[in-house]
Amino acid sequence: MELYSNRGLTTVGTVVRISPTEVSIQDPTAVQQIYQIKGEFLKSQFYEAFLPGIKNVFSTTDVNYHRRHRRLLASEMSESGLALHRDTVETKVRMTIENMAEEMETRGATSPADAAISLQQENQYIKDLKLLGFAGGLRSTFPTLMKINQYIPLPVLSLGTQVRERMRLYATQSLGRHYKLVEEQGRNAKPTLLSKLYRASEDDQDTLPFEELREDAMSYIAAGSDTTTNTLTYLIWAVCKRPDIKAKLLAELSTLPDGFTDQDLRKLSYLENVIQESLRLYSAAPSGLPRVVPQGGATLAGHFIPGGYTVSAQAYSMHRNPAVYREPLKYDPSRWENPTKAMKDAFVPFGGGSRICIGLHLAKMELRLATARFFTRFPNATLSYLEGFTDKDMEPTMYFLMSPKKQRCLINAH
Ligand code: HEM
Repeated sequence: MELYSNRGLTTVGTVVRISPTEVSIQDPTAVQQIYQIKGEFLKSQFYEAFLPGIKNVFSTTDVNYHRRHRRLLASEMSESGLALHRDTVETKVRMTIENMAEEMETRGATSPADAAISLQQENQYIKDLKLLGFAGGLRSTFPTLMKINQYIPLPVLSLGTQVRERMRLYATQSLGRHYKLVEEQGRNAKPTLLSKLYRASEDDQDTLPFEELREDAMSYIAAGSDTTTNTLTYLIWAVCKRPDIKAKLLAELSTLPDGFTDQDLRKLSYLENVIQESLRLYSAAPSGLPRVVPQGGATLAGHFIPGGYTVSAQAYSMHRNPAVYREPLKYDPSRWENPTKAMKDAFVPFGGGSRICIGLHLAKMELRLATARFFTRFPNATLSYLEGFTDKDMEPTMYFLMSPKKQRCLINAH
C-alpha cells in the first residue's frame, strides 16, 4: 500500500508489525471489524499508561464500568441533548471572536487557538492541557520510561503527575461551581454537560458518585479542549491559504439569515464539507487507537492475528491513503460532495464503535458555529507574516494529539 507522509509517498504494508505483539492495520474493512459497537476488541493497557491513576470513560479498560458511564453520559451529549447547551456554545464562540478582534487591535494579528482557550481559564490551565497529552503520549508509547522512572525520576513524568492532580482540581472546581448554583437556584440553574447526573436523587440508580463524576469531568476537559481548538486552527489556516475555497464558503455563508443559529448552519453543505476535510487532514487525535485481539485470534486484512496481540489503526494514514482519497495531501472540501463508501469507511477522526468520541456532536456544533462566525466577521482574513510566522509553524507534532509544531497560527483578521 502506498501512503503519503510529510516526507512524500512511501510504500508500506497495510498490515505492519510494530512490536513483537503489536500490529498496525490500515485497511478500511479491518478497521470496521476492530472498532465495532458490540465489538470484542477492547481498549489495551495503553490507556491506563496514558492516564495512570485515573479511571474515567476515556481511559477505562473495564467493559462494565465503561458501559455504565457511557450510558449515563450519552444523552446529554446526543444531538437532541445538546440543544440545551446551544446558547452556551454560541456565547463562548461570540466571546472568542471578540477576543480575536481585540487581539487584532493590539497585536496586529490573531491566533485562533489562544483566543478560544484564553476565555476558558488561566495560563497554567492551558499549559497543563498541553503537558497532559505530551506526558501521556510519552508514557504509553515508551512504557520502558516508567520502569526507568522508578530508579531515576524523570522530570517530565513527575511533571505529568502534578498536571494530573491539577486537572483533578479543575474538574472539582468546575463541578463545585455547578453544585453551588443548583443549591442557590434549584432546577433552574444553567445546565452543564453533567447536570443530569448530579440532579438525580441520592438513591437513584441513574447517578454517579462524586469521585467518578469528577474523573469523567476530567476526561471532558482534557479530551474536549485542545482537540476542537486545534481542528479549528487548522481549518482557518487551510481556508485562508485558499482564496477559491474561502470565496465559496463566504458565498454560502452569505445566504444565512441575520442572527443565524446552529440550526441554520446544519443546512449548509459546503460548510459541512470544509469541516469534514479539516477533520480528514488535521484530525486532532490521529494516532493509533490500540485494541486487544480477543481470545482465539482474528483474521484482519487477510492476516491471522493471535488473541492477546494489540492491533491499532490510525486516522493519520487512513486519511492519506491515495487508493481511497485522490490527491490525498490536497485540501479539497469538494471531495466530500459525493463520497465513496471507501472514503466513508476510512474516515475515522473520532475513532469508532463503542468507544467512538462521545463529544463528536458537540465538537461539530462548535466547529460549525466558530467557522461561520469567524468568516462572517472577518471575510478578508488572510495568513499573517507577523512575528516571523510561516507555514512551517503549522507542521504537525503528535503526542497522541496533533497540534501545530510552534503552537501558534497567526491570522490577519480584518
Ligand atoms: C474535533 C474534536 C475532537 C476529536 C478529533 C476527538 C477525537 C476523539 C477520538 C479519536 C476518540 C477515540 C479515542 C480512542 O478510541 O482511544 C475520542 C474519544 C473521546 N472523546 Fe473526543 N474528540 C473531539 C472532541 C471531544 C469533545 C468536545 C469532548 C467532550 C467534551 C470529547 C470527549 C471524548 C471522550 C470522553 C472520549 C472517550 C469516549 C469513550 O471511550 O467512550 N471529545 N475523541
